[in-house]
Amino acid sequence: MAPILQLFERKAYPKLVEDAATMRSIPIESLFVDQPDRSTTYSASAAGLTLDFSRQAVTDDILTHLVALATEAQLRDAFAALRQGSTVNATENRPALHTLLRSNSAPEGLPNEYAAVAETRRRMQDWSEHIRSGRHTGFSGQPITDVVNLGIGGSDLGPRLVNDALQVFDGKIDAHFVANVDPAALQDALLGLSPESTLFVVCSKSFGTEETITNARAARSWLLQAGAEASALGAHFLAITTDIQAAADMGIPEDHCLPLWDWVGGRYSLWSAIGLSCAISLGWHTFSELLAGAQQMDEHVEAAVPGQNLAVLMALLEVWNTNFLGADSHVVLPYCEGLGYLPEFLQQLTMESNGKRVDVLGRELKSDSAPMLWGAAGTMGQHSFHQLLHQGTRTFSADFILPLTTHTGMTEQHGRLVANCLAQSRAMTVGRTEQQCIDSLLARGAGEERAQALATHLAIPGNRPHSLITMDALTPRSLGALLALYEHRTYFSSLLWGINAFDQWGVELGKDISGSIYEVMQNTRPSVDLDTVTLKHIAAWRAANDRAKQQD
Ligand SMILES: O=P(O)(O)OC[C@H]1O[C@](O)(CO)[C@@H](O)[C@@H]1O
Repeated sequence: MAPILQLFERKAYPKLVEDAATMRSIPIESLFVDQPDRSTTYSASAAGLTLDFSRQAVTDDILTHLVALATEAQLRDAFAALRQGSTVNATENRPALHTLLRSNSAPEGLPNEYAAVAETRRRMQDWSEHIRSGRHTGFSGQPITDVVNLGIGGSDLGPRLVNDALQVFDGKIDAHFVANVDPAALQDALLGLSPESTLFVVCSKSFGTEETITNARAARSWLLQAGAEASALGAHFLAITTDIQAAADMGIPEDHCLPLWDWVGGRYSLWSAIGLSCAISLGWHTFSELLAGAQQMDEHVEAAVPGQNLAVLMALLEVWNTNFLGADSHVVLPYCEGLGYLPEFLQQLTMESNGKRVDVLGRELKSDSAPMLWGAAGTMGQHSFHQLLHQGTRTFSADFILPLTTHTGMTEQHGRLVANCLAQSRAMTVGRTEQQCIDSLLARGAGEERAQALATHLAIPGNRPHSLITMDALTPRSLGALLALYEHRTYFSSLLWGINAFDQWGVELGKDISGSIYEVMQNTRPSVDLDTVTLKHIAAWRAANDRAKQQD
């Protein structure tokens, strides 16, 4: 294994600092003068995806230095080690074997893990086909028409995204997703559903997550209130977890529980039985195509040289933009309605993985780790936050994601969508000078004085580094490949920063404090260790609820 180094300790670092200083005075657009075919040369393809990074602020020299960074960090060896089950998650002393979940053969040394994955996949297929055939019935003998996925974070975002993106491929059973502990989330999802034909898939790696367990209990009550006998509730639940006993304690029969393993990180678990709601709603063929697309990307990432390796390139660009060019956020702009949940999915994947302040050795980081990630499906964002992207003072990088065809048959609308995506990419590159604004205003009849006064308001600097990721169509395969690509980008960036992408200790403190506060609210714990602000708001909560009760 390569030694753990932070970015500033890498040999190519000083050279890249110099490169960045030079690049600050060179507009991206000007790079096309000497390299008119950048869009071909600064581009790489695999598994049905093409990454065009010609509008990133990179030159051949910079790429050489970035690739040196990847070579020094031994990214390809590290990827092979990840796939073979090395302990890449040091603080939890675990491997991270999400690639095994979509593999069709056992990596050396992992026959038992592979056998468990293959057996679970078989059971997922059985459940998916059994429920879709109408043979699985609820407490009154009615076939299941709706599945409700109860889970949060990695037990929600991936399945939610995939279900939304691939509905068109065979959404025979409706899937609904409830993550928040806010009762409105469950109530909204259950509106219009019949308890007799609704199945809950409780997804929780730990089976101890407050939101999920609270919602699962509420789902049980909903079924009981609808007349189900307690003994018949098992037919309405499946559970996906590492803790089968905890699921059994909630009354979920053992043969309704599918396993998960501690070597799968929550945010990397879509490919496991956590994807069962999708496999039920979209059908097994669609789900297995998703796995196949991801596996194709795994093969590419393991085999391709750094300069042609999509995940390596994206990690290098992330580090280049964040640590050398000073981007403080990364914007994800899918021009595809079906990818509306992609920014949220990537928020967890990248910010929970790489939002770290110490390296693997526990040393404080000397440079930034993951940028903040945000975004929305185009064109909606154009009518809200793109103003900041074009004229704001913040520095960011972006990924545009564009399927080149639509499944809808509505080619005119889709053509307009494509034109908008390409327009935003072009505007973010070339911008608009003050002189162009003045000329255009004068041509439209404005007086000289008004044209001069408005020019600075209309001018757009452009020069915003971004990539375009295109695919022929959004299919189960291209989606699988896209999500696997971002997973590997995330891992490679973590290696370049010297951090652990697979733990998430920062989320624990809030969970502990919330447990204590809830006990104080329920008067089952003294409030002595709570602060005055918290106590004031607990008192306000109590008073507001007393008033609400009196009004009932
Ligand atoms: O699947 P579980 O154990 O309910 O956890 C849900 C989510 O909670 C987290 O642990 C963060 O709180 C995520 O990493 C995880 O995806």
